[in-house]
Amino acid sequence: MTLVSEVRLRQILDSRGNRTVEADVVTESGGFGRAAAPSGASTGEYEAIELDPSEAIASAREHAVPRLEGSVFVGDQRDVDRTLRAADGTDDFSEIGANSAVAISMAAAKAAADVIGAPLYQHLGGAFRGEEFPTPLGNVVGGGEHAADATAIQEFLSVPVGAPSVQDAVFANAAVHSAVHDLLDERDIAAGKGDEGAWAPSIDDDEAFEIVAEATDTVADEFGFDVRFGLDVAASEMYDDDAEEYAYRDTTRSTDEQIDYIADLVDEYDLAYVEDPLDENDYEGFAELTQRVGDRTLVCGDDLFVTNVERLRAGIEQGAGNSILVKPNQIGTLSDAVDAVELAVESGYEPVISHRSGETEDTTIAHLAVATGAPYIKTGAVGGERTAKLNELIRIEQNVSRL
Ligand SMILES: C=C(OP(=O)(O)O)C(=O)O
Ligand SMILES: [Mg+2]
Repeated sequence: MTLVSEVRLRQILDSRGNRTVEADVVTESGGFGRAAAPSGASTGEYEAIELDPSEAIASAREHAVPRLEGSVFVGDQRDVDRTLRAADGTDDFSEIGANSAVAISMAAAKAAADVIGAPLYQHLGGAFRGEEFPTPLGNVVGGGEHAADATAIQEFLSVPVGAPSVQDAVFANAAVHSAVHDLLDERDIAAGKGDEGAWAPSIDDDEAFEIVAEATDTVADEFGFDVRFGLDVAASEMYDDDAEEYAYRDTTRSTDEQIDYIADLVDEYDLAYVEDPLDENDYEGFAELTQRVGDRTLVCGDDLFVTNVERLRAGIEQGAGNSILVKPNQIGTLSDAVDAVELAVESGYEPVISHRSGETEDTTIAHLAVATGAPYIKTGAVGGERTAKLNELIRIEQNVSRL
C-alpha cells in the first residue's frame, strides 16, 4: 500500500544559512521520501507565496497533514497535489506556504519511488526515461540580487552545447568556472562568490562578457566540443516602473534600448540563452525580442512566467519568448510544474528546469529534468548544494541513481 501514514515537517538550513522547510513522507508499507524547499532572492512578483518556515509548517500541520495521512496514495501525485491545493484554499499557497507545499509534494513523489524501488525520474517519467539528458547551464559570473557590488546582469551561464554526455557537460562548466577565476587573477581582480557559487567580481558587464567569452573558448578547445554562454539578465530587478527604464551600473536603458542591447549581445557573443531580458510585465517587449533573435537563441521567461500555465499561455498567444524556466517552488507542486513543462513542449517552447539561489542538498530537480525529457537544467556550476544535483545527473546517466 502506498497510503500516506505520516508527514513530518521540520526546519533545516538552506545554502544562504536561512531556515527552510523539509518534509518527510512515510507510507503504510514503509516507503520513505524526504525533500526540502529551495528559496529565491530575485523572486517574481507573481510567484506562489513562501511563508516564514515556522508559520508554513504550523499551517501545513493544521490544514494539509490531516488530509494527507491515511487518505492519499503517494503514487497518485495529482491527488497528493490536489489535496495540498484544497487544504490551502488559495490560488497562491498563501495559507500553508509554497515552501511547505513543494516540500511535501516532492517528498511524496520520492516516497512513491521508494515503494516501487525505482529511481525518482522513472517513477515521475516512466520506464523508458533515462536515455536523454539535459544540458546544464552553469552560473560562472554573477551579481544582481545574488551578490553586492558585482555585475548588473545577474548570471553569466556556461552552456556546453556540444558535450557528448552530462558528465562532460558538468565538468566543462566547472572548468569554465575555474578558467574565469584564472582570467580574473591575471587582471588582478579579486572576487568572492555570489549566492549560487558564481564569481562575483566588482566589474562591469562589458568586462564580464570579455572574460566569460575567453573562458568558454579556452574550455571548448580543451574539451574538444562547443561551449557557448548565456545570461540571466533578471531584468525585473533592474526595471524602474516610474522611470520606465533599466538601471545598469553606469547607465540606464529605455525598453527599446534594452531590446537593441540584448539583440546586439546575442549576435556579438553568439549567446545560446537569454533569460528575463525584460521586465516581468513586459510580454510585448519579450515578443519583440523573440521575433528579432528567437531563431538563434533561447529567450526564456522566469519572472515572466513563474512556472504558471496561465502566464505561459498568455506568452504563447503573444509570441513572448521561446523557452520557460521551471521552478517547482514558484508554483508550489510537482503536478503544476509538470503541467508547465507539458504546455511548453506542446507549444514549441523549451523547458529549463531550475534551482533557486537558496538551495539544499535536495536533488529532485535533477530527476524532474530527466523525467520530463527537458533539454536544459539550470543548477549552478560549483558548490555543494549545486553539485548535489549535477552529481546526481551523472549517476542517473550511469544508471546508478538509487533514489
Ligand atoms: C535562480 C534564480 O534566482 P532566484 O532563485 O534568486 O530567483 C533565477 O533568477 O533564475
Ligand atoms: Mg532567473
